[in-house]
Amino acid sequence: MPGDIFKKRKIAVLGSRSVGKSSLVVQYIENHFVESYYPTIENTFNKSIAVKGVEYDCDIIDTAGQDEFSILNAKHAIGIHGYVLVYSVASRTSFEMVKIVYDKIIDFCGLQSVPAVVVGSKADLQRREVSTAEAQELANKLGCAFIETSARTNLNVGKVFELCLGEIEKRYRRRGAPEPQTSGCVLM
Ligand SMILES: Nc1nc2c(ncn2[C@@H]2O[C@H](COP(=O)(O)OP(=O)(O)OP(=O)(O)O)[C@@H](O)[C@H]2O)c(=O)[nH]1
Repeated sequence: MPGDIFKKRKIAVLGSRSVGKSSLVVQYIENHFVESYYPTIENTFNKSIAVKGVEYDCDIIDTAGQDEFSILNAKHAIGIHGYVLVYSVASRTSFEMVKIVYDKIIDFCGLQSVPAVVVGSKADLQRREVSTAEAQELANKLGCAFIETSARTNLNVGKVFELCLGEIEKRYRRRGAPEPQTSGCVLM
């Protein structure tokens, strides 16, 4: 079917401030590492991604960092197919934000789960506050994929988005729905 060859997907990249969301996206889209830190307001990037013979037309939304008090922006819930939830392996606080953000998404969407990847960024840093094992455990608990990356060394950067697309596919195959339109949220 032609619809299976070119699928539109919207992926939101969320997580605490300064964990490396923009660096991850820029490394993926533009193949370079951003050394300096400029807080993001919001940027949307477009990329065609081929996974297992299927071509995806992806909008990747790089968001402003969240904290426990920020209210989830409706734009980051409605019409989003999958989520990339980033923490830094060198920041326990940012790791704790992953669950908080995930819970906000499912509350907002009124769903029990959403397709998502938990991403441990800055894996090149020696100073760690979060082990691989405990992050994997959290991802398992949330029913998400998990990967550690470094935008600096370009470790696993492409895999983040392939995993996210895989999670989206799994979810909708399980539900038996032919093609996801949104993450199931209702605009009220
Ligand atoms: N060592 C190391 N530093 C990184 C890596 N990724 C990002 N950084 C640095 O971390 C800082 C913050 O990176 P950003 O990509 O701007 O972080 P962000 O999450 O988009 O920040 P907000 O826009 O505030 O949400 C920058 O100084 C980056 O150079 C990485 O993989 N390794």
